[in-house]
Amino acid sequence: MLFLQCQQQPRVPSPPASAPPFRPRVAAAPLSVRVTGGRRGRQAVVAMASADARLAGIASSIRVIPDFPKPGIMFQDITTLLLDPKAFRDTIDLFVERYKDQGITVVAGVEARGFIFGPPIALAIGAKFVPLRKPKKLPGEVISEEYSLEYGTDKIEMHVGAVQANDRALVVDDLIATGGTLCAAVKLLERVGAKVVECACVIELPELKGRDKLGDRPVFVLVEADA
Ligand SMILES: O=P(O)(O)OC[C@H]1O[C@H](OP(=O)(O)OP(=O)(O)O)[C@H](O)[C@@H]1O
Ligand SMILES: Nc1ncnc2[nH]cnc12
Repeated sequence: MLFLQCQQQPRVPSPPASAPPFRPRVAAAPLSVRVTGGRRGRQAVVAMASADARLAGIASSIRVIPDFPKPGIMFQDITTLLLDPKAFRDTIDLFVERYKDQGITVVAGVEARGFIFGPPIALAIGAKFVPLRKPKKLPGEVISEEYSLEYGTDKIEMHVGAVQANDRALVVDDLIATGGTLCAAVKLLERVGAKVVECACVIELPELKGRDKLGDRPVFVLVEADA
């Protein structure tokens, strides 16, 4: 048997005790919930009003990094939310509470950050999880959709056969900015005949009007932030 040995790297020093604690910067915009649609939407707003304490914790756990990955982009960094087990759990719980009785059969997560939030939701509501991946990552036969981003262009792919025409889908990602990514994801699912029940994101950048690209497909978000 062959053993590969990792080269030992120097230890990263811990910050001195006097250094300020590592605290995520809070998104400047107030937290909010916005839901499109009629009756369900109103129910959700009522449900969310009582969930305010959880939403505040989620919003304040997200760090904002200016000028990443390009000058002018205020990057919403959800890795700090993942460092906070309560905020992470509350995020998943809020989605599960909303989707558990909607007959969703597939949760489609968009690479990369939709792979963090999608699988726990899928497991909790008893749906299958389907990864929508960046090009040339999936080994089987795929269908693909190109889209443009706030900072470039990209493509996502889905395995043929993973989703069926009678599936009811929830699309999950961490953030909606211009809406290009979610729109491409929805198109992949609709091309195979699935019904996209809703798109769910932790964060929305409303100034970028991503919802407009999605037409009348509902988008549900937990937190709004400045672009
Ligand atoms: O609404 P849009 O303008 O399409 O932007 C939103 C997308 O951008 C980010 O992913 P990114 O493309 O940076 O990929 P990554 O998650 O692999 O870093 C984010 O996670 C969304 O998927
Ligand atoms: N401002 C932003 N922060 C994090 N992810 C993004 N994807 C597109 N815009 C983004």
